[in-house]
Amino acid sequence: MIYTVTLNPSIDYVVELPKIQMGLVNRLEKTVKFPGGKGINVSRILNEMKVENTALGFVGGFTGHFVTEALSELKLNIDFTEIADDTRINVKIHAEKETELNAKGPEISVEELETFKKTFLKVGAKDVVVFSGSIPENLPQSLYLELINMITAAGAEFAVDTTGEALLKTLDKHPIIIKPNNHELSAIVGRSLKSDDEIVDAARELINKGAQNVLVSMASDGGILVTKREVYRSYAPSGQVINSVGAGDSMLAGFIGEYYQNKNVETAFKRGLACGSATAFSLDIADKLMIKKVYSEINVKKVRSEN
Ligand SMILES: Nc1ncnc2c1ncn2[C@@H]1O[C@H](COP(=O)(O)OP(=O)(O)O)[C@@H](O)[C@H]1O
Ligand SMILES: O=P(O)(O)OC[C@H]1O[C@](O)(COP(=O)(O)O)[C@@H](O)[C@@H]1O
Repeated sequence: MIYTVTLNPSIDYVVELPKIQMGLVNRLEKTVKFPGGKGINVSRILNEMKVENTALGFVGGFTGHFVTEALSELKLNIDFTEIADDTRINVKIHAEKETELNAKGPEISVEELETFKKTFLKVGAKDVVVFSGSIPENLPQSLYLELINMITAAGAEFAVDTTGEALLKTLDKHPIIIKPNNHELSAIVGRSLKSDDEIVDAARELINKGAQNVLVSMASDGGILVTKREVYRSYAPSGQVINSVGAGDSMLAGFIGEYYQNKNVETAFKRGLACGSATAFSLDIADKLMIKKVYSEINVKKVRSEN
């Protein structure tokens, strides 16, 4: 079983208008709401891939009700912890450029956190847990680490998609995969990364700190996978970008879903790339038909091998 963890889910409220005029009333041409949050998006893609999974996290209030209802309609397995405060609403503006307004999110009480931790007691050997997204401000920033210690003691493995210290703290626990985008990777190593070689060197630093694989996503430039011995490169297929929110989560889901089934990093990379671009080419998170179509257009090249 794969478990996904979304500590701070959201309603992603996508609004479309030709141009934003600051200081004036702006009329929206189109609005649409989706259940959002990084782990939830991972679960949605895993469902499209028919990989058994359960989404864990916190939901509360009328917004939390929307999220659980929408996910139940999509037939997702969920085991969320109910909280008193409202789940956040993140606004995704599609105007001249894509702009995101991500809210801080609800406060979580000590009792709610304790209830949530108990949902991890069922994680066992052979399970994989995907920790995605930011840790809400009022929770200990070491929470991922605490949960990782719990699940690895039970024999499970894990993947992480977060940034900064919260990510760095997990590396010596040997995540199967981490997925920074090129900007996040640059912030982690503290220097600008212009060429593929510079990206590979930076990813290699994180491998040396303990990550098993580093998947660097690069939006329309595709991605680079650095493993202990190999480097793979792929460019993104061209297509009409409709909504790239969730493309990174979809990429991680594709990788982990495939890897969980066959332990092959190259095909996992290819599946990840297909899921990422398929979501960028869709209004919502991609469905299996779009993933299949994009998969046939992905080419992965092994660019380095140290066998
Ligand atoms: N404009 C795009 N065209 C084609 N593929 C894309 C586009 N944006 C994202 N993707 C695909 O999705 C992956 C993840 O997107 P990215 O924006 O890098 O992640 P994140 O959302 O985490 O920043 C990319 O590596 C690429 O494969
Ligand atoms: O937890 P964070 O870092 O605030 O991110 C939450 C947001 O990220 C998303 O999961 C999308 O993430 P990506 O575009 O990076 O894949 C949205 O659904 C959500 O609104």
